[in-house]
Amino acid sequence: MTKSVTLRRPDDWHLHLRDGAMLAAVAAYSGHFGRAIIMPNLVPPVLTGAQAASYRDRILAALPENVTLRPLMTLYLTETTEAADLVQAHRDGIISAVKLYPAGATTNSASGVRDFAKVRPVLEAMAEAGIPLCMHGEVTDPAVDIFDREAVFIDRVLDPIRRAVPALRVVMEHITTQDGVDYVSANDNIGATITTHHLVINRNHILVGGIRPHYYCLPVAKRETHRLALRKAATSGDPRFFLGTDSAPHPDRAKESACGCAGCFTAPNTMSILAQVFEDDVALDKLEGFASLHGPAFYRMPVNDDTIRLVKRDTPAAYPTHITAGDETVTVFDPGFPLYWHVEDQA
Ligand SMILES: NC(=O)N[C@@H](CC(=O)O)C(=O)O
Ligand SMILES: [Zn+2]
Ligand SMILES: [Zn+2]
Repeated sequence: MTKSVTLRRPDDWHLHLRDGAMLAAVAAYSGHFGRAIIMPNLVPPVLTGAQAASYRDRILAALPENVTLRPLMTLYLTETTEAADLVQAHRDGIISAVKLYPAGATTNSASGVRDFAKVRPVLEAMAEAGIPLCMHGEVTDPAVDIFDREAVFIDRVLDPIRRAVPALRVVMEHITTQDGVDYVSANDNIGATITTHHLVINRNHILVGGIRPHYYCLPVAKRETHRLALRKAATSGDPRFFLGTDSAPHPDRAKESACGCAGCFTAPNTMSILAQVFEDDVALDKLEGFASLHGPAFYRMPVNDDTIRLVKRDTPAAYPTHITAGDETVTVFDPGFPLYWHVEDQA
């Protein structure tokens, strides 16, 4: 018997589309989504409303005619961001959120925040204007073990910020730990995105039998108990948890290197993988909440009008193992199991 599920069209609340040849190569792969929060960590980063508007135009130009993905833009918070500019960009409908990167925490985060006291006035203005803050939740203190950086961030940065500015609405991006799940579950005015890959891999996938650069991302995948905590949160129906793929394409040359960069490219097969994950956890009825309903509720936006259908067939769903971007190739995330769930667009 063919299994199928129909969902409100899903959204991706954390996506890297890059720019130039990479943007042109990857944009259409997110075409099943209604909207996507577009991360601003370009080189140089997206700092102003004008830059966000022109990046949005480049994204729209890169999308094929039949793709209706709506990019929701973000600004990259620095210690010199002016509150008034950011509030104006939000009021003008150019941006939907602001992104905080601790300086040095991840790819293209050098212009991020070092001294959190310096951005406090901006965070207060955001709380007042109802602009959500998306956070890359890892400390950068070299003394903190990389596997502990998310848990320590909660204590040292996230919780103090939330106490100082309680009305600020925060998204803890790409959570990877039980600690993240527990913190978000216990608080208000906070949501969390969970990526596709963190539901599938643990740290063994990166390190056992050789170093596997295509499973390296930040925050780095943790031990199995943490992966299971993420699976439980994603399939729980708790509206605080929603899909942000963090699909983050990099040229293979930059990943397969003595100092390989962080990011997994999951856009092409994300919905097929998620359907399998939720089926395995006997939670297919919870997939629509996670992928299509909880995110809009947090961002105070309507859900999408139309639907997609996921159909499990006897034949595997075909995905490229690599794509080409200009002169480069990019490896598509391999979940390590066959994908039989096909995505059928019903637009
Ligand atoms: N997640 C990653 O490993 N990489 C992201 C940055 C980020 O989201 O932290 C990227 O831009 O490549
Ligand atoms: Zn990040
Ligand atoms: Zn990201």
